[in-house]
Amino acid sequence: MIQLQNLVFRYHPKRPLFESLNLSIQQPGIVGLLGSNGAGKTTLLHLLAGLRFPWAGECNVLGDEPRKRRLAWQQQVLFVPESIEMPARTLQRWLSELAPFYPRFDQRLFEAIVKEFELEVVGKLSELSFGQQKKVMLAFALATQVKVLLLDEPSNGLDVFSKTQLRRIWTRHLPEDTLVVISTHQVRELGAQFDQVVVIDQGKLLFHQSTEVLNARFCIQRSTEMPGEDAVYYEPIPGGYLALYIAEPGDPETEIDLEILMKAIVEKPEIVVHLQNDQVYVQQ
Ligand SMILES: Nc1ncnc2c1ncn2[C@@H]1O[C@H](COP(=O)(O)OP(=O)(O)OP(=O)(O)O)[C@@H](O)[C@H]1O
Repeated sequence: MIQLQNLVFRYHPKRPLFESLNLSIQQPGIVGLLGSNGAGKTTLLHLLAGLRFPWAGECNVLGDEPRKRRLAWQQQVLFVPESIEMPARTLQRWLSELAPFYPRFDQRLFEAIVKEFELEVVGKLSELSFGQQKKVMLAFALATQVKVLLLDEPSNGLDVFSKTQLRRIWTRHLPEDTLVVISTHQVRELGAQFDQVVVIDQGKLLFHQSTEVLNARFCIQRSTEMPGEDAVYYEPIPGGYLALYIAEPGDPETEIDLEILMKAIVEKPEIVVHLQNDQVYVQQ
């Protein structure tokens, strides 16, 4: 569904952001796109959406080059930016203009999601709060049922209740054949929903793995004692330490803490974690 090969992208000729980025995502589901500030997550979503063009290399989404922005392709790929500014139109008018562009748009699904968000839309969309506008946009994005949905920080601006609602909505209403790529720093809030995790840093793909493998191969432990050398990474928390370990055969499976995993991968470059053929190699 997404294929990047030796992708090169620069904002400035002398400052490459992506020098040779490779990434292949061939299954639908929810992919968490993670990385530090400035790692290039938004830029990558723009490239996938055809809003920016590669300098070199291959960028392929749904079998086509995004930069061509063919009409039939645009009807299947939707990018939702972090900041939304809705127009001064009523919901009905806005929907009547936009929804017909998306062949699989489901009005009943849109209404069901708006209801689950406990959203009452009266007056012009531009008069809604930022969080309310974002909910309308997310409801619309899901109701289009496009094949590839690119969401930049979807939960930013949502209150704690709405974030819970969003997680429930995804679980209930995401079409089985849709790939959702979510760029986010909210890994503790959204991480449990990811089927795959992609971490980029300094223009490179650091990590791409399914959460199923991560849960099986790593474990997280809290302790009052400082973790020993067998910890891949640890950090102090109130009352002790939180540490990431390679799971031993027979260890009970735990749900991986993606925030710790990401810190381990990004903040300690001397630790390189490879997951190949379901084996974990840690180089210290
Ligand atoms: N329009 C632009 N012109 C020049 N440089 C840019 C532009 N947009 C982004 N950059 C640079 O590209 C790099 C990646 O930016 P990007 O917004 O893609 O990162 P990000 O991972 O989404 O960051 P954050 O987590 O802070 O949102 C940064 O160094 C940024 O300064």
